[in-house]
Amino acid sequence: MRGGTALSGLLTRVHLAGFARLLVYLRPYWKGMAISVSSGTFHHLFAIAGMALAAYLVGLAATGGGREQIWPFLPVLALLVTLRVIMYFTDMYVAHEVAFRILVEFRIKIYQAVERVAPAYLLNMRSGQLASTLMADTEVLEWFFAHTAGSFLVAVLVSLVTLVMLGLVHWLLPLAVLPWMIVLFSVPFWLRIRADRQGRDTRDKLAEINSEAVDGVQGLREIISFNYEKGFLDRLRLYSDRLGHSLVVYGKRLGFEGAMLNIFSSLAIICVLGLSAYLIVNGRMGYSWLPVAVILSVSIFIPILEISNMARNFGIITAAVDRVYAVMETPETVRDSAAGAPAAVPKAEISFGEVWFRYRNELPDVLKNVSFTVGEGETVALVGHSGAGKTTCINLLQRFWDVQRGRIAIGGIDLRELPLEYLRGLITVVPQDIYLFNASIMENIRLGRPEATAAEVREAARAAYIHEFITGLPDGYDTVAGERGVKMSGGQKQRIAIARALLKNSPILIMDEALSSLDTENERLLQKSIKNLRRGRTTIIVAHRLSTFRDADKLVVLDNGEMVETGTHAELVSKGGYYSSFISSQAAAAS
Ligand SMILES: Nc1ncnc2c1ncn2[C@@H]1O[C@H](COP(=O)(O)OP(=O)(O)OP(=O)(O)O)[C@@H](O)[C@H]1O
Repeated sequence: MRGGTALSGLLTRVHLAGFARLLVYLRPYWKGMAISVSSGTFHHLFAIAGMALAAYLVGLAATGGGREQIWPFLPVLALLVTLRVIMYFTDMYVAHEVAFRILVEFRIKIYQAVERVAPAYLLNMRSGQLASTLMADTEVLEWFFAHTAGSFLVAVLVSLVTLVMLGLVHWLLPLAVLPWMIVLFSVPFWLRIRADRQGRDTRDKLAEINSEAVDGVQGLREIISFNYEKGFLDRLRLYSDRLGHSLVVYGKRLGFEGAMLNIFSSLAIICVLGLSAYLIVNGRMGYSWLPVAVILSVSIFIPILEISNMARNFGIITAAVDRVYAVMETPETVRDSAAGAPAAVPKAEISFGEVWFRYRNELPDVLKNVSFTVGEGETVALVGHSGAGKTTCINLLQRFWDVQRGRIAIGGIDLRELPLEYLRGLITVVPQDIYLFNASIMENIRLGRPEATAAEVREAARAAYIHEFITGLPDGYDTVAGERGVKMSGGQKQRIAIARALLKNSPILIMDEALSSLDTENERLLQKSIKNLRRGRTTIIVAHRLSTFRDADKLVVLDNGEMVETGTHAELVSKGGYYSSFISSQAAAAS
């Protein structure tokens, strides 16, 4: 029992801490919140006053009151209804406006958090889960900001004022209602531990099914070509069933809570009716006040039921808050602790010195004592079988992770001593999979340097041998690229990426060579554009093609995380060691 109490206490603290963190976001919007809470309170109070007045008039008519007694109240009734409508509109408008402004801030904060921890974090999280946090969980927070935070205060104020109004009818009546109010208010809190668990469970299951759906869309091509539709649908069905089960459990508890709330509020109204009857029989209350007492006692419970309904959803809200904060509070993979940019731009010379690296402590080393240098303006190709550690080298050069031992330096300066933004400004990456945004081709290339003029963008496109292709499109540079835009071949996309890189004009270039081969014309144009891009830059290429090996000034051959050989293609072939058998095996595999 004591354990249960301690657990419940702990959960309450966690709960409150979660909500307190959310309330901080309301602070800048306190004026909007104040307007929303007062209009919400008056909206309810005008409604209750209108109903009480109508009930009083019915009571008056039933006990023989004449027209001349009733008529004067009708304009008051009309005024109350009009005021109620105005207040309702103000409340809805302001509460939603505040909620959406906060949500925009939240989404931006989550994106910034993701950017801060990317890509290490993204590699460990399914994109559907992230989408779920970004969209669905943030949407749940809208519920909190627009319908919970202010409404809670409104409901408390309205029930208290209505209780006072009931007391004005007869001072004994509030006593018949108060105990039930307390019981009713506490129902969702008794069931809260279960609500929390179930809320978390439904959100997790929802995130799971979102991940599956995103997987299904992203991997649609593979699903179709491998005839995996049935298998995939079975998986989707399994996850849907799991979500369904979780929702049924959640629904059962909601139903149980709802039933309890209705029973208690009905009992309270019966008590008021009984007490009123007793007071009327004893001549201590006028008969015409009976309908007013009933209406007021019903009205007290409307906001309390609203609060209870909100509290029933606290489980889902807390789960969403937890997930949003989990993203926002994920620690950075690397610390940007450099004091400032170096006084002079470092020489574009890269050195790996006795580098040891593993992705996580519990995993094996993927780079073991790797040392090599890339001189200024030189091109070095990283060569090796899949999993040898080539991509890891370029990830470390961009400082997505930090090395565990040894050092990587640019111009003799350890990467950890350079501010991250400065470091990433020194380096341009041309990846294997080029992502084009749903924007014009002009904007897609301009990503390389946002302030570039249209003439500079065209110049870069010319040097990347993609200008003619672009001008041949119906809308030229204004043609929309990306998912919803014009379809481009792999080679064309790569040349767009090269134009981007040319525009960025950084001294160091990292290229992850595409594995797929292109048709002769595309390949020729690509090689020419790469030549333009490499000119004068220090380049590291994750290389897969013999032509690239031959062209490079130096090869760094990796095997299972170790550097086994280094030298030019010709030197290594004549040596007849690891590299020469590597290229023979590549050639054999290709033929
Ligand atoms: N994010 C990660 N977390 C854990 N291990 C990883 C991660 N990324 C890569 N590895 C592991 O590190 C090793 C080196 O991988 P890396 O991607 O650097 O090889 P690679 O030579 O670039 O291979 P490929 O040519 O197939 O891209 C592999 O064993 C791989 O499984």
